[in-house]
Amino acid sequence: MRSEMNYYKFSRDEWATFHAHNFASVSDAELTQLRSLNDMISMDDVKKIYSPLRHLIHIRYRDYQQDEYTLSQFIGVPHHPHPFIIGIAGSVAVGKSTTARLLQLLLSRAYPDRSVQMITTDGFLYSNAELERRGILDRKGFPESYNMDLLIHFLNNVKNNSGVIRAPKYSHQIYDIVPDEEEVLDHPDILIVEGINVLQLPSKQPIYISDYFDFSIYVDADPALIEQWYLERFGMLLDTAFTDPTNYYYQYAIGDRNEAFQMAKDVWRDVNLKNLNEFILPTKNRADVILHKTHDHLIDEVALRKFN
Ligand SMILES: Nc1ncnc2c1ncn2[C@@H]1O[C@H](COP(=O)(O)OP(=O)(O)O)[C@@H](O)[C@H]1O
Ligand SMILES: CC(C)(COP(=O)(O)O)[C@@H](O)C(=O)NCCC(=O)O
Repeated sequence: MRSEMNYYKFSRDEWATFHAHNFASVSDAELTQLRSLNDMISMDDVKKIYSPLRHLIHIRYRDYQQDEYTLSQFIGVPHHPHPFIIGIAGSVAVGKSTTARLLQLLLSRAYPDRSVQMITTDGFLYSNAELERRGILDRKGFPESYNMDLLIHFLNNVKNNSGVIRAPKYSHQIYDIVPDEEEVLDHPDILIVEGINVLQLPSKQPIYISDYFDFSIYVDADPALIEQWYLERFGMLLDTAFTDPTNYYYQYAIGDRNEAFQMAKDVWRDVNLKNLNEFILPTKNRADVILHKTHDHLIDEVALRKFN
């Protein structure tokens, strides 16, 4: 273990030893289910990294519920639990949504009588039409491209158990907000929120979105690797767009493949890498846990925040 400023840093093998004696590690049945979620996910990562991570979240969730109970006793009101919210931050294409889906599944299995739901902040991007109206279509993903007021109100409603809660829906396939469709949350006990901006501190609002998070994770990797994953995902989006003229990638899918990849490389360099360096990486040291990935998405180091 290395101790650095406000983080303990553990190698993959050190972290893997933090499995619990009183908390089930990931079972074979779960592994089978996870394989069908994304057959690229390393099952060794699930056992060595995600099993201890689930245990840590279990400890934090238990403490959170206890703290809420203690506070309600102190102010003399009945205890109504509020959802436990987990934020997952990191670059475009680093694997946030894959991590979020993996955790959702693992936590659902750990708490069969609780509702574990997930949402991405992509839905809080302004629509392409609105980005164009504001003259910032080439700034998609940057702080000003999100409706942060709406995101804060949404999180506030979730935290305060405001019933069925709706949010706009984003689609990578149409590269825009989907008209007439919504994401619906229905009384989650645990909510996972993933997005590039979840640990950002917007300058105008009196409340930070991170104020609503009870546990946070930053997924980290060398930008050269993330570019490779971005391009691989771009290739997959092209492969599925051939037959669908409504797909944003259709025009690239039926055109010259080399030119399409050149365009994607330019977008990575001019938009997503810039956003990573200027606005996403500076939020890394706010996370409770930093998962560092290397080749093939394998997690080689885990950093754990020392102080809350
Ligand atoms: N653990 C993993 N193992 C294998 N491939 C992964 C893993 N995590 C992400 N990927 C792949 O990397 C790409 C980016 O992942 P994604 O979850 O879409 O990233 P993000 O939500 O951060 O944009 C996708 O093609 C995804 O399938
Ligand atoms: C919608 C996004 C901001 C969010 O990215 P995600 O974390 O879902 O990969 C991103 O995928 C994006 O569209 N960026 C703008 C530049 C581009 O890649 O086209």
